[in-house]
Amino acid sequence: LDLASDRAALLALRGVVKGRLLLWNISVTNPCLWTGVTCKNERVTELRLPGTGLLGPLPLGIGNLTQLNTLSLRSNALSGPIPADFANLALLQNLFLQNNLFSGDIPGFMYDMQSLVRLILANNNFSGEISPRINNLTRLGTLFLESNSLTGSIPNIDIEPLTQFNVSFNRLTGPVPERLSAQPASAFEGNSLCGNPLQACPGSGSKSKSKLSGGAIAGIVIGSFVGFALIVVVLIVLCQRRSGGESDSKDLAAAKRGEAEIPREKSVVESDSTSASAEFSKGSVRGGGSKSLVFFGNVGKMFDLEDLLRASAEVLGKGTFGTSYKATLESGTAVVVKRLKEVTVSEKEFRERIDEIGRTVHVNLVPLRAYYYSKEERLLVYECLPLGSLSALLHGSRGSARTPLNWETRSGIALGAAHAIAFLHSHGPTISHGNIKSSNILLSGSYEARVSDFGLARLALPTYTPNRIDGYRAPEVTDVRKVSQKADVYSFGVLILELLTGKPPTHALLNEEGVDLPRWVQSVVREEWTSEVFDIELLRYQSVEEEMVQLLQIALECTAQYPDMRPSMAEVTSRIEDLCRSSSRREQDADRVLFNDSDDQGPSQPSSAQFYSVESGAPPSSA
Ligand SMILES: Nc1ncnc2c1ncn2[C@@H]1O[C@H](COP(=O)(O)OP(=O)(O)OP(=O)(O)O)[C@@H](O)[C@H]1O
Repeated sequence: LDLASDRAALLALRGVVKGRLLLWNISVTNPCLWTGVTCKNERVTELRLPGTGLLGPLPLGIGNLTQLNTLSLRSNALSGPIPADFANLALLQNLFLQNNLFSGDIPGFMYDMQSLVRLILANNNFSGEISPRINNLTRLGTLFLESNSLTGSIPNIDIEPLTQFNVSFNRLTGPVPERLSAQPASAFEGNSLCGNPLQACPGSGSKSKSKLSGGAIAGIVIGSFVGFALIVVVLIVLCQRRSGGESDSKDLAAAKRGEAEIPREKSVVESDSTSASAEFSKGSVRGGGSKSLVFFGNVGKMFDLEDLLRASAEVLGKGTFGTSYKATLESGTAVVVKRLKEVTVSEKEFRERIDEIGRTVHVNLVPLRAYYYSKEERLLVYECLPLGSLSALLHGSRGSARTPLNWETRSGIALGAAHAIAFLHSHGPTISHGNIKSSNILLSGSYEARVSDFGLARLALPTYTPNRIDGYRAPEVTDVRKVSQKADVYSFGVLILELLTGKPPTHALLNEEGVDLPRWVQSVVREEWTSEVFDIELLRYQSVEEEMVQLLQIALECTAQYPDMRPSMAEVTSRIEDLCRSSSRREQDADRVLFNDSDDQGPSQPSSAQFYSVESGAPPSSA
């Protein structure tokens, strides 16, 4: 094994988990020059990739980095088990995997990684028990396992150097081992543990186990009865809710059918499908006769109209210009079909404009793959983005849980969207997007922003949906078909405020007085309570607070009342680029300061003040 095999291992990792590793300049042969990689004696010794948007399970290969002493992959979206070849990392002293989605047991081989000094697996989905073999790790100084789903009891840990320990918020049971009783209670809370520093275990302490008195027995009987009655009431309420829910979904299905029936009236072929979207296609597209899908780009014709008609489909949502459907072709490829409701231009003009949209290609724009035009039906076929829209991720949609997005991801999304809009604006002073909002910022598998719906404002008639647009619309805009570049800048500013505050900018949702998001943020900032505006999930990234405030400042300038006061998208993009660069440098530095371990003898303790200020955002207790 040598530097070439280390390079191959890093490339294998990059190929799978992507994220910001895609920014590595791999034309540079020496991997030691890639961001986050440190070498010594021509081998990789440190790999620090905190908060770099890494996604999915880790591939095999990291195990080939046999000289590694520090591996930091914290604050990403990595999932699945710890790969088996980590067993080869015999020199690994620091392993930081916290704030990810890792699952499975703490693998058995980990208890043989005897160089380990700091092991941090906190905030993942690890399950299973902590093996008593943990005592093999005789140099361990830090063991943070909090916020996982670990079960069983805490083994009788007796590791001399161990001073930093936390297993809170797991499913551990039984007594706290003697040796750990000097740890604070907070290190054990959120489990069913007992004994010092927690409450005494039942059965221990003074022998007060006398027979239960008659009163106590009566109390237990009454208590059990009341508890049972409560459960029955809760079940009844839940059942009622459920039947209410069913009627909601029936309403939804009916709404979809209503939507899909419009072309049916005009259709030549009657649909036999129960799927709403299948009706749209069979109903009217065939009525269009010989016309077929027109494809863009050099990807060639990946499917034809018949494939699209055969596809299984679901309604994604009703937008300003029509309804969007996700169609899964028989080949397994998914595309999004947007059915335009009312087109305001002639066929010739429509085709010309769509051609223009199809030719507008940028890594941060959703690619338009194809379109279909007939008198009855206009369909746009887009690439399907796996993670859906930013709006759904930030605010949760249709009951799906809200996804926490870290600072790196949010600032990366802001930068990607800015690039796309600046790119559009660079085509001429009259070219704008016209509909910048979080439901039009879609996300690739590695959380990169892709702006959708470009060009539609000039093609189709919007159906007025005040709540969804108003919050983003610049005050000077009176006709939604004529939105200037400076009005795009305003909408982009609102989008950034939404990313930073986690609040949706629609009047109705924000508050009852009709104060919009920019004005609310301005008023809080004026009162010098700037940090109050940030989304609670961002408060843990205190090392980059300066960059957060800078981004907030840019957003406030973008949302200036007068268009002339707003910066151009080109300027906005370069400022966001600068702050992303400095925040990523800062994260790397923080990682280095906190976890640098230059001596091989044992842990050099970071002060608790340092540790908490960056890792959890919680204030240092007394340090
Ligand atoms: N290419 C795509 N990939 C994945 N999801 C998409 C795609 N395009 C749209 N969607 C999803 O479908 C939903 C409906 O999209 P649509 O563009 O029709 O409406 P909208 O974005 O809410 O409003 P508007 O029409 O004003 O843009 C969006 O919320 C988005 O999550």
